[in-house]
Amino acid sequence: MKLAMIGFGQAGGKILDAFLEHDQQAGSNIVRAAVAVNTAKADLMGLEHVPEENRVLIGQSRVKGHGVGADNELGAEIAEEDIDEIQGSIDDIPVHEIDAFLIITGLGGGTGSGGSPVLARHIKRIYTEPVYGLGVLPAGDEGGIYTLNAARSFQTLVREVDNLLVFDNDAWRKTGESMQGGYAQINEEIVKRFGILFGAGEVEQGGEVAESVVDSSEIINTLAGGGVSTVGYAAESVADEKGGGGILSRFTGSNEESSLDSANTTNRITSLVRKAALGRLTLPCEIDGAERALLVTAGPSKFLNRKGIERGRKWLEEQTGSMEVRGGDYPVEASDNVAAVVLLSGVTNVPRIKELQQVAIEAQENIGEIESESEQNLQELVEDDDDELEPLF
Ligand SMILES: Nc1nc2c(ncn2[C@@H]2O[C@H](COP(=O)(O)OP(=O)(O)OP(=O)(O)O)[C@@H](O)[C@H]2O)c(=O)[nH]1
Repeated sequence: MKLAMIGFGQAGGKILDAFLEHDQQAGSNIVRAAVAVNTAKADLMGLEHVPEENRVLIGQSRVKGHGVGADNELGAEIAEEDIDEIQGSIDDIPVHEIDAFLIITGLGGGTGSGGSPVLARHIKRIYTEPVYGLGVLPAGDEGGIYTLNAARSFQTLVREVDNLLVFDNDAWRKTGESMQGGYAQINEEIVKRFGILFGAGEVEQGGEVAESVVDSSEIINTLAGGGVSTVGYAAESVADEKGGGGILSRFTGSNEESSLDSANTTNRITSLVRKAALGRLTLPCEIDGAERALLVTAGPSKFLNRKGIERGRKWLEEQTGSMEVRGGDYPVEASDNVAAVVLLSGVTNVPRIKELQQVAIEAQENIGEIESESEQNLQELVEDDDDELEPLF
């Protein structure tokens, strides 16, 4: 699937950068165009893979290139005011060559959190291609203001995009790691999952595997209908089996041997599908009730088989209660792994979002109380008790 990716804010830019690196390394060719938008000049300069001409600094007259300091209302205002500058960069995208837009952003900050819904609305008004969001939730320990920003941005962005794919930093953070090192690793996890998902729709159809290969329309149809999505992933190394047994048994092996191989392949896939769906999702949630799902099995084609996918698909139907579960292959001959990626779209039973909203409401009330008290407190501090002093003017 060919995407025009727009990284908004610092997290958005860094994840976009990681996508570009992955695309080059894996040769997956999913990023047809990459644009980074930010109010902070230093963040844009820190990017390594986004072409310089595709880095758009907005809000210069308001914040002088220094970012909006987690004020997402200001982030939204600046995006409105400078939408033409962002559009200038989108104008260079060969939109007829892309399948969809993907706006990537951290929901807890200011620039991307506020700006992304504005940009999504704008792009949807102009283009007919679907506009997806990839929104990152802040970790719980980042504090009230980040949680409040994320809760408000989440609410707005879901409404503006065709589907919001969510990644929850809280579920992925490791204790005792530096933020930067931690993010680099987290970003790799993000790119691995979404790279397989979107890369799956990019495989040329043809040859033996043609009918079982995932097509980009299957990804689009799974995401159609809107709402919130989450992704699961599980992989197993097949490096040891790659060179030897498999191929050998194909030429020399008896029927018994090859049917055993096929049974192994099927079992491996079904167990990977279970692990992917029941393990750590990008947004932890109950999978029961997901409206649509897509299963992608990736790896060297001799380790993929139709039976495995069919079984995995049926199991997903039972678990989600959805009749709209698609499935297919993503053959990657050079890989040493077999992986299953499960996209669950239209999930609604997400306790994490309810918790986030609760903390956000408390933070909002707390901020309101402090604001209303602060004027009085300042007055009490500045004025002398018996009003004996006079200000200069
Ligand atoms: N996964 C991931 N999350 C990040 C990364 N950097 C920041 N975040 C998250 O994104 C949230 C938003 O931060 P930024 O993207 O820095 O904010 P911004 O949009 O640049 O806005 P301002 O800095 O307020 O102008 C943070 O609360 C973190 O949760 C990253 O590299 N990866």
